[in-house]
This record gives sequence, C-alpha cells and structure tokens, in this order.
Amino acid sequence: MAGVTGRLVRGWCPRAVRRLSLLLTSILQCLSFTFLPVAKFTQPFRNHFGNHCWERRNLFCPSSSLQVPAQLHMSKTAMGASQKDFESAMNQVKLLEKDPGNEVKLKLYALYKQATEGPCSTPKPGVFDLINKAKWDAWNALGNLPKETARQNYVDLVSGLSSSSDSSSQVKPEADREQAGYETLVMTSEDGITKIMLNRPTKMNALTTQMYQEIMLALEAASKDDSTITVLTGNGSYFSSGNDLTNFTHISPDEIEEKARRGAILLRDFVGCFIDFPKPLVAAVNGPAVGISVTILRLFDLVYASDRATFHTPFSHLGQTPEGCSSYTFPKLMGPGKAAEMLIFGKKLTAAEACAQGLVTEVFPDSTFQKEVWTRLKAYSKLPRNALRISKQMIRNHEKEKLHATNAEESRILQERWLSDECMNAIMNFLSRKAKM
Ligand SMILES: CCCCCCCCCC/C=C\CC(=O)SCCNC(=O)CCNC(=O)[C@H](O)C(C)(C)COP(=O)(O)OP(=O)(O)OC[C@H]1O[C@@H](n2cnc3c(N)ncnc32)[C@H](O)[C@@H]1OP(=O)(O)O
Repeated sequence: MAGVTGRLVRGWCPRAVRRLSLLLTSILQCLSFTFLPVAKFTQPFRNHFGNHCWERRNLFCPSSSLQVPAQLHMSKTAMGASQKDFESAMNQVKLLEKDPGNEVKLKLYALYKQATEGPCSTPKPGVFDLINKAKWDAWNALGNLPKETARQNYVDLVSGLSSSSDSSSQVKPEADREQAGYETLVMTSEDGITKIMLNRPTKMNALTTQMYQEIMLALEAASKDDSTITVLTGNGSYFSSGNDLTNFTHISPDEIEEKARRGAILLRDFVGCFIDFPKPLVAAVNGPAVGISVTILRLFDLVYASDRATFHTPFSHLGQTPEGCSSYTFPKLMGPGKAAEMLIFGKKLTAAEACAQGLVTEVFPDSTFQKEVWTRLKAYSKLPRNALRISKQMIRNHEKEKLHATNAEESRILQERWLSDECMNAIMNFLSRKAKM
C-alpha cells in the first residue's frame, strides 16, 4: 500500500485517479448495453445481406466489439474495383457460409451504402434505436469517402472474407498459407505490392496495443514476401487518429508504472520496425492523420496524400512529447521553427502545407486519389526489385544509428510523461467528452 501511495504521490494525483476510475466504471456500464440479445440485431441486416445462415448467430460479442474477426488475412484482391467487381462481391456475400461477425457486417453495410448512395445524410437515429444507430454510425464514419473508394474497399473486404471461408476446401498458395490472421488490419498482395490497411474505420483507425503488434507482424511478413513495394493506408475516412487513448484506461494505480514501461518498449519496437524496414515503403494517406501516424511518415520513402488529409500532432495538448523520431526528423526536414509549430504548439497542417514542408511527397484530389496512387505504384512495382531495395537502404543507412538513438530517447521521455497529471487529465478530458454531450 505504501508503495502504491508513493507512486501516486510521485506520479498521478490520487483525486485524478479516483475520478478516472469512476468515469471508467460508467463508461463500462454504458458499453454493457451493446451486448444485447441476438435476435434484435439480425433483422436489419437481412435487407442488404439476404437470408444467410450466419445471420442467426451472435452479434456484438463483448470481446470483439471493437475488432474485426481473425479471418481478414492476406488475400489477392482487385485494387481498382469496377461496378462488375462490386456486383460480384455483393453476390459473394450472399454465398458466405461463415458468419463474418457483427463488426464486419456493419462495415459491409456502411461501404455498400457509401458506394451506392454516397455520404450519410439521413438523420441520426435516437440513442435507444441501437441497431439503426450502429448502422448509421458505421456509415457516417466513412465521411466523404468517394463512392469508388467505398466500392473498392467493399470488394477488398469481401475478397478477404471469401478467401478465408474457402480455406477449408481449397489449398492456398504457400505465401498465403504462411500469413497469420489479423484482426485490426487487412493485408493484401497483388502486382508486386503488399498493402497493409488499418481497419478500425469506426474508431478513425486509432491504434490499439493489439494494432501496434499486428502492424509489426505485418511489416515483418511484408519484408520477407516477394512483393517489391509495401504500402500502409487506412480504411474509411481517416488515415489514423493516432494512439488509441483507451490504451491508457483499465489500468489500476499499482500497474501504472509497469504499463508505462511496457508501453515505451512497444513504442520503441514499433518505430524501430519502420526505421529498419528494408523495402520501399509508401504511405497512402487517405484522410486526416493524427499523432504517431503523422510522425512516422518521415520514415517512409514516399508519402502520397489525399487533399482531404490533414496532419496534426497535438502532443502538448495531451501532456505528451514527440515520438516517431520526429524530434530529429521534423526540424531537419522543415527547419526548427515550422517543426516547433507542429510538435510543440500542435499546429494542424493541410495536405498542401505538409507537401510544401516536404512531409508529403505529392497531393492528389480525393476523388481520384486511389486510382492515381495505385496506377503510379503499379508502374513503380515493375522496376527492378533489388535495385529499389538497395537504393532505399543506401539512403536510410546514413542516419539509421541516429534514428534508433532518437527513438530510444523519445520512448524513455514518454514513459515519464504518461505518469504525469498533465497527461492523465488530458486523456480524461477526451474520454469524458462524449459523456458530457
Ligand atoms: C500507459 C500505457 C501506455 C500504452 C502506450 C502504447 C504506445 C503508445 C505510443 C504513443 C504514441 C502516440 C501519441 C499519439 O498518437 S498522440 C495522438 C492521439 N490521438 C488523439 O488525440 C486524437 C483523439 N481523437 C480525436 O480528437 C477525435 O476523435 C478525431 C480524431 C478528431 C475525430 O473526431 P470526430 O468528431 O470526427 O469523431 P469522433 O466521434 O471523435 O470519433 C469516432 C470514434 O472514434 C473514437 N476515437 C477516435 N480517435 C480516437 C483515439 N485516438 N483514441 C480513442 N478513441 C478514438 C472516438 O472516441 C469515437 O468513438 P465512439 O463513437 O465515441 O465510441
């Protein structure tokens, strides 16, 4: 007890901890409402999905309420889906034998609506109309995602589901069989390009600890596969809203120091994977990017952005400090003044501004972003693979040591920051934001 009290005095203010604990209890109570009886949820999906056997199964199971099922693993997909591909994907959905899970069904619903009707403009259902609210939320989370992108994402998603449900009856190619399942990503490979897509669109692709781990696994797999180029992108309207702030919750006071220590190791390892990645690495920034999803961009070889993307690093607002090697790479890239505006004062940049500062390689209109980026990358992927790889390493090797040292120092400083009242209060403010509305 004395040890816990000591830690509280040194780090977290006890009143703040009590406040957070009360807040979390009420958040958990609210969440328990989502685990409702099965039958209530099945009917609304029938309109779109037809009368499949999996409709009668469980919905919103507690352990996976935020995640996509494990069957979304490596699959061959089309990168520019036509209306025909889309229609064929709709037919494939009807033939699925296995229930893909509630979150996937919501995603399919949302992408279908976005692809056929465009952005959600219907009134938000009331709080007690849970099913329609869940569907509305999923659709609305896609924001202004272009119809053609939604169509393509729908095709990608169905392709992943179909290949996984086929897996019992078909022998998959060796490369595919070696891939583990991902719950928070969709990983596809085609035309010499491996695409890693962050896949929590309803949470703006906020990065959970599971997601950091899966991205590291995916990068490891991509570094060894036979593709030429690896691409990181986001599903839905956001590239990523950065670290998932709920990573800081469900922690009892006596666990805080150990969690912060492990968080710092996770952060260091995660950023380290980008520093050491051996092949050309491309970010297709499909929408706004926040926090660590901005800072790591400097560790990519190309950064293509939609003109809808913004770049925001609100570290000070969160009582935190820069990571992703940005304390070194940003001043070097854009000069100390512009870096200070972003990293110290949290100035948000537009895509055009980020391009002018050198953080973004090229900006594309959102309506043609997917088409132009994939056409460009397909052409690049035909270049001699080894030459690309060696050239990338020649450029990176000059500063690898410095990057690793910066990464270690940034992670160490953040470990301390996470124990501060400033950080704790900022996270509480974000989490209680909804409760106040
Ligand atoms: C001690 C343990 C440590 C463990 C550490 C592990 C490693 C850590 C590495 C640290 C590195 C990174 C630092 C950062 O990345 S700092 C940046 C953090 N991100 C933010 O501050 C963004 C917070 N989000 C927002 O400001 C807004 O959500 C938004 C992105 C501007 C979008 O606003 P919106 O109004 O359009 O949408 P909104 O309704 O808010 O969001 C929809 C749902 O998504 C949830 N959500 C979005 N972003 C996050 C997030 N970053 N963390 C958690 N949840 C997020 C949001 O809550 C909504 O959910 P719901 O519908 O209410 O359920």
